[in-house]
Amino acid sequence: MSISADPARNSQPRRKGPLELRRKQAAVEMSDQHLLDTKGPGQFVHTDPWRVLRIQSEFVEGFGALADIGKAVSVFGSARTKPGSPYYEMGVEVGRKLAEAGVAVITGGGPGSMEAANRGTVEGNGVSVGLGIELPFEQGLNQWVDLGINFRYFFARKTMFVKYAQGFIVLPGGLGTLDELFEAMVLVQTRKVTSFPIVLLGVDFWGPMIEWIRGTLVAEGMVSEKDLDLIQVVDDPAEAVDRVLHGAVTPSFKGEQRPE
Ligand SMILES: C/C(=C\CNc1ncnc2c1ncn2[C@@H]1O[C@H](COP(=O)(O)O)[C@@H](O)[C@H]1O)CO
Repeated sequence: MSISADPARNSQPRRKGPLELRRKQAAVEMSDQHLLDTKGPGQFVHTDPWRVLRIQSEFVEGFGALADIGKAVSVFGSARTKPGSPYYEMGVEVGRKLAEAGVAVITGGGPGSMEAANRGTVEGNGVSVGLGIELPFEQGLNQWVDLGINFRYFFARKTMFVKYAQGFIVLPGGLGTLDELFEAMVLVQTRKVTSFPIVLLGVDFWGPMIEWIRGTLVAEGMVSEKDLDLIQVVDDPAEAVDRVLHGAVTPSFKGEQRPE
């Protein structure tokens, strides 16, 4: 490697944490200056390094708050279900049955089926958890959440749904519910989580989607037939709870060697 005759190209690096900076890169202001400069525009709180700290704090808060909740199931479902409707009552029943089985219930903390599941959990004297998300049309956590955490970032919140639950129950829902369902399925399919039952409630509601997966995705080779074993569909909340608590081994692993 040749040494340049230009002294500006051989300058000593300025060290900043794990970074080594030279020339123009080294001329940036120091963090201390930002911290102490009360006249600054405050723009630095909108920078990626600052966001990383906020993201980190969401994980720290979430892990800290949920570490001791014990056995738990995450329940997903529509934010739009109205109290008194069949799907809402289904959610209440699921929450109550899980609570009676001594299992904590984790929801998105919002209205509709989330509220229903939290409500049933409180009625069943269980641990009712809500993981809220900051949205432009924010409504706050529903009144049946006893342990609530508000997240700014979807991905940090999603980690909590998976890390602290032993399985998922999915009530009828829209895009948010589908997002959560398919994320769960991919995590099991790719074996990022194992022994993780996913139970859908509502045969008529979910049936056409299952048929589309079978008739199009399986038929075109996009997923394998056994990927359909990742989900179970039932109509009875009590059966959903029974399957999520006792369906320990995901069917697609039957007879297969699991990776270490
Ligand atoms: C749309 C309305 C309120 C939105 N408030 C939400 N609060 C918390 N979590 C939510 C909210 N909306 C969606 N989610 C998450 O997605 C799932 C429901 O989404 P869907 O599109 O309604 O199926 C749910 O499991 C949450 O985790 C007021 O109407």
